[in-house]
Amino acid sequence: MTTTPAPKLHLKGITKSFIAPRSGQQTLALADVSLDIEDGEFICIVGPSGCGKSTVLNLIAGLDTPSAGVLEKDGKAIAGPGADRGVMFQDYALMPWQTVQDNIGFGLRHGTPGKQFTPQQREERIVHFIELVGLKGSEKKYPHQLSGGMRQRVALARLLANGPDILLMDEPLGALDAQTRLILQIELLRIWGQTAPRSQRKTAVFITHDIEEAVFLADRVVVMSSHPGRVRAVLDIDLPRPRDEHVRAQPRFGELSEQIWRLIRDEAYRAIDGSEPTRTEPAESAA
Ligand SMILES: Nc1ncnc2c1ncn2[C@@H]1O[C@H](COP(=O)(O)OP(=O)(O)OP(=O)(O)O)[C@@H](O)[C@H]1O
Repeated sequence: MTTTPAPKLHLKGITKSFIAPRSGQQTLALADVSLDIEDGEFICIVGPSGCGKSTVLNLIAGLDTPSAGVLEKDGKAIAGPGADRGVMFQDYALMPWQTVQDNIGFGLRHGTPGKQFTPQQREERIVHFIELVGLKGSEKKYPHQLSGGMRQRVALARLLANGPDILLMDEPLGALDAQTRLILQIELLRIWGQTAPRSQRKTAVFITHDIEEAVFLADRVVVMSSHPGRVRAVLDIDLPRPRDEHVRAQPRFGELSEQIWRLIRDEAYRAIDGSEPTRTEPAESAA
C-alpha cells in the first residue's frame, strides 16, 4: 500500500482570537480556517481589509500560535519560527547602515541551527542571489541609494539566500508604483522558477490586495471573508505557465479576476464606508 505524502502545509480548523491587554476585548480574527498547500505551489491570499490574511501568514511563519486547530508543515506541528520559512514584508525591512551585499548576507553570517556557511560559501551565495534578482553592479550601494523596486529585490535576495523551502510574502509589492509592480511580478515568477519542474519550485504563500496580481502569480487563489476571517473560496488558476504579460490579455484572465472580485466586493465596499455596492448584474452566491 502506498502512502500519500503529507501536504507541505496543512491547516485544519484554525481559530485565532486576540485579546486586548487593557480592555480584555476579544477579536475573533480567524474561524475554522482549513487549507492544504502542496509542495511547489504558489498560493495567493486575497480578501477585504481585516479578514485575517496577515494572521494566517504569521501563524505559518510561527510568529504567533493558533487558539485552536491543527497547523503542520510536512506533517509536523509548527512550533515557532524557523529558517525553513522565510518572510518578506511590504516595507523592505532592510538595514539602512548596511550595503546591498551585507543586507543579503546578514542571515548567512549568523547562520541557523543545522545551516552554517563557510565564508566562501557565503560569498558565492551572495553573488548568486545578487545576480538572480538583477542587482549586479549595486552590491556596494546602501538602501537609501536604491529605488523602491530595487530595495524589494534586495529583500527578495535576502529571503532566498537563507534557503527557506517556503516563501511567505505579505504584500511585498504593495508599496511600489504600478509599472515597477508589474515588472517585479514577472521577475518574481522567473525567480520562483516557473520554467522549472514543479519539484524544483519553492512553496510560496503571497498576500495581496490586488486581484490581478493574484491571478497572474498563483496556482490557486484563496479568497477570504471577514468578521471572522474564513476561507470563502479557493480558485484554481488554470492559466498556462510560463506566464508573461500577454497572459493578461487572455479572456480567461479577465474571467478569473471578475470571479474573485464578485466574491469580495460586497465586503470590500462595507470595509470602506459601510455602503452597499451598486449592482450591475444579479448577485452571485459564493463558490
Ligand atoms: N496583534 C493583534 N491584536 C489584536 N487584534 C489583532 C492583532 N492582529 C490582528 N488583529 C485583528 O485581527 C483581524 C485580522 O487582522 P489581519 O491583519 O490578519 O487582517 P488582514 O486581512 O491582513 O488586513 P489588511 O488587509 O488590512 O492588512 C483584524 O480585525 C485585526 O484588527
